[in-house]
Amino acid sequence: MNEFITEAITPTAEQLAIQRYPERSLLIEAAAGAAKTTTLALRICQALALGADPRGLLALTFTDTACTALRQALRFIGCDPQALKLLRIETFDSFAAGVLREAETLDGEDPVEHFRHAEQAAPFVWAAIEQVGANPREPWPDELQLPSHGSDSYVGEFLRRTAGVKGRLLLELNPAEGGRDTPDHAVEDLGLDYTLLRVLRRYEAHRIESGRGHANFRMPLDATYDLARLLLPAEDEGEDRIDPQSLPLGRWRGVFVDELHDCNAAMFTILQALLANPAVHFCAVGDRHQVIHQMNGADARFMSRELDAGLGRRLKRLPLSLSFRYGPPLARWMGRHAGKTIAGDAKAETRLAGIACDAAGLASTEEAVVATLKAWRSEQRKDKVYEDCAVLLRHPSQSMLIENALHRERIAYRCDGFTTYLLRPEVLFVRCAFAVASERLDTLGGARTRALIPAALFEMTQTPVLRDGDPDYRSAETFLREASKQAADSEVVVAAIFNEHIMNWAPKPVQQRLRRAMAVARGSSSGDCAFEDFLAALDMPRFAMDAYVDRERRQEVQRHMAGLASASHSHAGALAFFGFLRQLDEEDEQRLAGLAAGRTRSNRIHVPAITLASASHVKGLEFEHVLLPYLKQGVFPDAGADAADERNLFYVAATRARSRLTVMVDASRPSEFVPPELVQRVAA
Ligand SMILES: Nc1ncnc2c1ncn2[C@@H]1O[C@H](COP(=O)(O)OP(=O)(O)OP(=O)(O)O)[C@@H](O)[C@H]1O
Repeated sequence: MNEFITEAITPTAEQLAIQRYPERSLLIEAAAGAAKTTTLALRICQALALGADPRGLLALTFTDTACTALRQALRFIGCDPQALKLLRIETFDSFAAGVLREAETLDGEDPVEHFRHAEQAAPFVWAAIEQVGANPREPWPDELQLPSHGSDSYVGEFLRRTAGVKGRLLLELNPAEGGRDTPDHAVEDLGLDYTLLRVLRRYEAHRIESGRGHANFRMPLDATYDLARLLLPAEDEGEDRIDPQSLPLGRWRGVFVDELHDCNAAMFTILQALLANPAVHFCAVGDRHQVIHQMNGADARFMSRELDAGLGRRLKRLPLSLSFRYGPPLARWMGRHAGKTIAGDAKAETRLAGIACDAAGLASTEEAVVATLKAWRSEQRKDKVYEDCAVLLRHPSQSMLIENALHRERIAYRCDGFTTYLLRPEVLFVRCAFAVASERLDTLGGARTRALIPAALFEMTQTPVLRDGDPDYRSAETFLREASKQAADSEVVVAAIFNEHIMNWAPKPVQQRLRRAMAVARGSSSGDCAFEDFLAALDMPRFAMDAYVDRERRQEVQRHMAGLASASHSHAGALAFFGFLRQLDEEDEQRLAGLAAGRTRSNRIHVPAITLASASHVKGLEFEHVLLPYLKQGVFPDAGADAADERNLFYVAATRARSRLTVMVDASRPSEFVPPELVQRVAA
């Protein structure tokens, strides 16, 4: 018999049993680090060794990072590179978008626009709110509590909450009697407030053309929802919509799912369709303690016996008992944390350290991060790469102070899962305005930074990219693409866009604020000491209100401004700080050129810089040393988030570590997730 043989690891008997299992339906549930992804990769390679056509194999995950981790695991165990190129490894959402694209193109529809930002959907949300408010036939007008236009945070909150409604297929699986929304049905059957339900109905009517089922636009996860709805029985027999039988779902001979714990009802509906033919091979892996997307409807019940019933298959469950990634002390801690038994690999010496921070006499969290990184570097051993180290954050917005501290110490880092605050549009905008006002274009940053400035300027100032009758460009997109290229080549172009487009065509109040701020910057003899006055004259909260719909995002703009001001204090002013950033850009560009596609042992990403990432983003990855800062009660666990999600997220974050886990705990309000005996108080 043909058998796939890997030389990268010595598979255990459990792994071999999974690799060789002769039947078609298999489910593996095991702890973090217990080789689920690696073993799924072994099973895929075994299918190839037995003669499966790679074009008939589909691997689905829920995040791009999980796709990367699976691809890396396949490469690591020695999957044939040609076959690897032909395998489809995708997130559910991008797979669903592809299936719909194919069907919609065949149906003669234009490609659907895919939105990425809440701001793009905002006009449709406000239009829906207006229509709900103005509807003379509304049966329960007294039950409506509509937000006033532009109300802080409404659109962001609406999109967040309705993503869960769609992921759960809440409306489709719980139709109201007689098909009419009532406040009782909303609250009691759906757990939604009536207003949200009514606005969602109108919003969806904007998004989906009535009767035809074709979308006008999609936000992230809408493709999954739209495909799932098509696969459900039609609500209205006469409905003119794509025939589900015509969808290209039957071409797959093998379906593999990593991180099944993130499955929601919409994804499950797609999975059911993919597995409708009992001849299709299926293998899924997951860990119910890693469910962190309950907001989107992720539900561990899809790992339970309901999976068998829903798929009409008897799934064989095989174990993976040993976590290879980390040693017994972390395994014991995480076992207690998650309420299960986890066996750590006795050969893995994972050391745990806890540092109390942010109180009188103690180091700040940022100082502790820097000191830990320096100590780790100084004890660097041949078999441990210093840079294989990650600082994992509960919220991306926590990065700013750490980034500033890393800059001060010249510790190179890369951000994963979010953009460094220094490249966020508001920071680029302020940097550009200040550089132009101070006539210091040399502080605008390196080519990669400059390439991002034109779009940031238009976004922050709400300036129309093209004006009526502008003959030179076909679309705003082509203009911005060209502007970005030219800005990368020359800082003079950046200044020209600022002076000619923004200063002349921004809305009048924006122009006035800009002129006032420019005068403040120019009025100061050194230019530099005016940075905070310059920010005050710009009135950045106003810019944030105009550019963003989400309250958190608006607050973030403010925090970033404070971060810039504070960083410039540790240099000789803002211009000195911006000049320093340019120098870093240049070093970074050299490093990236050298790095190109620098790769990898197992599923670790090797880059000559430490990783700063959001904890949720690194699910599926691993690092030699993991630092978890800001462990404060109310922050992590986040007081405003789902308690089970928070517990699972901490488990995910802590189990990324191989040889060292360092937690930084707030001394006055320590996180409940950290056992007090682990934490040391070290004087600053
Ligand atoms: N037989 C083996 N011997 C030694 N190491 C192994 C073996 N199998 C897998 N590993 C290693 O164990 C580590 C964890 O594996 P993997 O990432 O597949 O776990 P996982 O269960 O998918 O983790 P997570 O749930 O965190 O995503 C990886 O470094 C992998 O290379």
